[in-house]
Amino acid sequence: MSTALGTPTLEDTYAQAVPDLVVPWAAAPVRDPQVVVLDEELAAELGLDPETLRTSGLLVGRVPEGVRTVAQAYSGHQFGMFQPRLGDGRAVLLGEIVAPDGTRHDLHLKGSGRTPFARGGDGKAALGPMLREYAMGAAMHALGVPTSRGLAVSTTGEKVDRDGGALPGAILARVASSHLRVGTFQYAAAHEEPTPVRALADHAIARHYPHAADADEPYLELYRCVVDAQASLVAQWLLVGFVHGVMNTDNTTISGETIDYGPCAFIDGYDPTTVFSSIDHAGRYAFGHQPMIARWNLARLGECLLPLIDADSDTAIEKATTVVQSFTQSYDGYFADGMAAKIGLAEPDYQLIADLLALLGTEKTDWTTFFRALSQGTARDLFLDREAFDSWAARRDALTDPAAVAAMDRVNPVYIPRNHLVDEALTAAEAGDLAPFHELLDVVRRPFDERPGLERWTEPGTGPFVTYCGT
Ligand SMILES: Nc1ncnc2c1ncn2[C@@H]1O[C@H](COP(=O)(O)OP(=O)(O)OP(=O)(O)O)[C@@H](O)[C@H]1O
Repeated sequence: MSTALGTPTLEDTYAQAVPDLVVPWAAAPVRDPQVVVLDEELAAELGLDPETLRTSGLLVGRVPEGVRTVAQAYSGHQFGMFQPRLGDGRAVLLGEIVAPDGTRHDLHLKGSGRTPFARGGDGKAALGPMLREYAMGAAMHALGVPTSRGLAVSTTGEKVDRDGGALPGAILARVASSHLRVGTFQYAAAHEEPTPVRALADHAIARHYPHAADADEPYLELYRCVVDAQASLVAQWLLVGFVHGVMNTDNTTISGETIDYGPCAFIDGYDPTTVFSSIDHAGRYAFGHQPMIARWNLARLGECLLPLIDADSDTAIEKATTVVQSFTQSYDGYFADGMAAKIGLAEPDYQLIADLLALLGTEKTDWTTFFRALSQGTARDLFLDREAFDSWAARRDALTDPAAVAAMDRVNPVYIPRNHLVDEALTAAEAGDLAPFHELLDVVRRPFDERPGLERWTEPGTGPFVTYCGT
C-alpha cells in the first residue's frame, strides 16, 4: 500500500514482501518535538520539502492515516554470540520513498519508543548519540563512503536515563537504501524455512541487485554481490581510517552501506589495533580486524542462503565457500587500488604499500595528515626516523604517475571528524549549545577543501582512544 503524504509517498514493499519479518508498530507519541538539525540537501535529493518536514511531525513518526509503519525483525551475532531475536527494539520503519531520480530509500526512526523487540530497553535514544550518528553519516557521505544518512534529529522534550544521569531524549530520522542486514537473513533462516528466506532474498535482489534475477544461479549471484559490496565498503573504511566499533552481523548491510554509528570513530595515528568501543575488551572489532570480521559475518549470510543455492547441501556449501573466499581477493584489490590513488600511483605496488603501512605503524603517524603532507612534499617532517621515510619515498617517487599525483588531494581528506572534537561538540549540544555541532557539520561536509581557520580540525587528539559508547 502507498499513501500520499503531501508531496512524498510512503510505500511498503518490504512489509508486503516479508510480512512474517515485520510487526505493525507505531512510533510513540511525542509531546514536544523540536527539530534540532535537518539535512536540507538530503531532503532535496529525496524530493521532500524541508519546511513541510519541519512542521508535519513526520520526523518523529506522525504519519497520515493509512500508512502502516512497522518494526523489523532481525537476529544477529553480537561479539560472536548468536542472539535469535534482536529487531528494531527502539525503531520503526516509516516506509520507503522513491526519490525523483527513481532510487528507493527507507525512512526509519531510531529512538521512537519501545517495540515488541525492545527486550529490557527503554525504547529511547539520547541526543548526543543521535547527533553523533547524524554527523558521522554526513562525514562518511562527504568522503564518498556508502552510508545510511541522518535526515534529521529532533528532541522529544523528555529526558532519558543513561548511566544514572538524565539526558535530553531524541529521535533520529535515518535514510538508507534499505535496512536489510545479514541479521535479517539470520532471523528468517532461524525461524522458518525456506519460504521467508526465499522471499527475503527475492526482495533483496529486486531492491539492490536486480541483474541477479537473470543470472543462472540468482541466489549465488546475490551472495556474490553482497560479498563484493562489503569488500568494497570495508576497504573504504580502512582507506579513510574509520573504525565501526560494533561490526555485529546485525550491523552488516546487504546493500553495502555503513549502518549504526554507535561507538565508532576515525583513527588519528595509524595503529591497526585501535579499538574505540569501551565494551570491546578483546579487540574483536579493532581497526585492522575489520576485513576479517566482515568476511566472518558474510559467512553467516552464506549459511542462511545455502538451501537456496543448491538442493544438495554439499554442493551448496562448496559454491558458497568459493564466494566467501573471494572476499579476501576483492578486499585486497579495492584496498590496494585505493592506496595507490592515495600515494599517487597509477597501479598498486603491493610491496610499497605494505612497507608504507609498516613505516606509519612504527611511529603511529597521523593517518589523515600523512597523505596530504605527501602531496605537499612535507611528509618527511612527520617522521622521527627520516632516513626510513626517505628510502621509502625514493622508491615511490620512481613510480609516481603525474595524473595520479594531481588527483591525490581529491581522495585524501584534510578534515575528518576527529574524535575529541566530535565529543566536544556533542557535550556542548547536550548542554544546549549547538554552535560547535554546526561547525563540525560544516567542516566534515567539505572534507577535501583546505580552509583557513580550521587548523585545529587537523590536529590529532591526545587520547584516551577508548571513548563515548552512549546510546
Ligand atoms: N534503548 C533501547 N531500547 C530498546 N531496544 C534497544 C535500545 N538500545 C538498543 N536496543 C536494541 O538492542 C539491539 C542492539 O542495539 P544496537 O545498538 O546495535 O542497535 P541500534 O543502534 O538501536 O539500531 P540500528 O542497528 O538500527 O542502528 C537492537 O535490537 C536494538 O533495537
